[in-house]
Amino acid sequence: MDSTTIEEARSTSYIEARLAAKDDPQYASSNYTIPIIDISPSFSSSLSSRQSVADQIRSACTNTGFFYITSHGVPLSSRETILTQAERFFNTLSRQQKEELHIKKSELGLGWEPSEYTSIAGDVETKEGFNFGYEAKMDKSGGDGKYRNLDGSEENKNMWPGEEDLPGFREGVGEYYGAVLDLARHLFRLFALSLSLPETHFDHMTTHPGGIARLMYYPAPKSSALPSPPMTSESPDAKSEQIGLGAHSDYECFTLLLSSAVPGLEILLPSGHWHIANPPPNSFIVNVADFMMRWTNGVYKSTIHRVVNRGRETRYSVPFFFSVNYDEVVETLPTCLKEGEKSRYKPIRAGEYILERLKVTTKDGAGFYGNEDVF
Ligand SMILES: O=C(O)CCC(=O)C(=O)O
Ligand SMILES: [Fe+2]
Repeated sequence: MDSTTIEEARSTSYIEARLAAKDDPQYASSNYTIPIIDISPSFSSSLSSRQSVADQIRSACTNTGFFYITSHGVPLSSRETILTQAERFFNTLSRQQKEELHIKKSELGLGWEPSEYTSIAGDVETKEGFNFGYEAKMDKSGGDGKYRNLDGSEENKNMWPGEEDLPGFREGVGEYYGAVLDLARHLFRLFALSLSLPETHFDHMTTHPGGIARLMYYPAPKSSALPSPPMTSESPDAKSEQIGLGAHSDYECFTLLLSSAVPGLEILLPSGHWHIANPPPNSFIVNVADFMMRWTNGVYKSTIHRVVNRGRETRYSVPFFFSVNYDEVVETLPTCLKEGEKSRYKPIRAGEYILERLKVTTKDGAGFYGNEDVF
């Protein structure tokens, strides 16, 4: 693995700078709202209709990097199914059945992630997760037959619960993955248009794309630790023991996040305030991630966010981290550099960068495989 990729993936300077920044008065109040973009015109055969959606995406991405999309075409039944499967996974499987799928058996951070095993920012996190990656058979395009995993191996490394333990799980989860992957490819074209690139600019980079989906479980805090629910969209301070998932940016192109009705996602505004996301019904939350920031030389913002469950019910969510093919190199687009301007980011290899970032979430930074004693 090349040293630039490792160095860049392990650098914490970006996140530290964003956490420390408190100087943009535009975002000082809790009046900020995340834009809602109705993407139905983007399915039109008219380029100007598609461009009008792309323009709204550009505005959101240059602002805070978060937006909600509605009329996206992912059926309600698929969205309900995946949230139900998440609930079944965490509540029906025994500890021992989950142990069989433990992330420590994976070289790639796939499988069941108990709350104590990984931590993004060193906080004690309350979350549990179940991670799974791309399989050509979940891709409606069928892929290009060239799928390579993060380490270049041909074989898929997903760990699935047995059909007898959770009947229908794999099918429901696979169907959702296919639908959300289609949506991600569609959005990627809009991102291309938003950057004044040909609509198909990124298409060849997503023929066997990286894309980890995560089922997430955030238990309600114990009543003694229950933080008072916020009265506004601005979040009160969270004590570290209440953190569901620590402050971080996502690593890939962008994330499509589906969640149950229980709130919890908080995004860091440039003023230093945490804003509580409140997605409209039937929407996805979309956020720019690091690859998009690197391609655009920082014009598109990969925004820091975290999860704090302040309620009395369990929160379930399903982020889908959409990446280019893991063997692609991500480097600043020449069209995003003004004359004479230099790139702020070095070129990196997609899959290796993601794997390094994931490894850092284990306490000693050594990765998952055989790593029994991380905490
Ligand atoms: O669960 C959520 O709402 C967000 C999850 C998230 O940010 C992540 O897994 O990167
Ligand atoms: Fe995230």
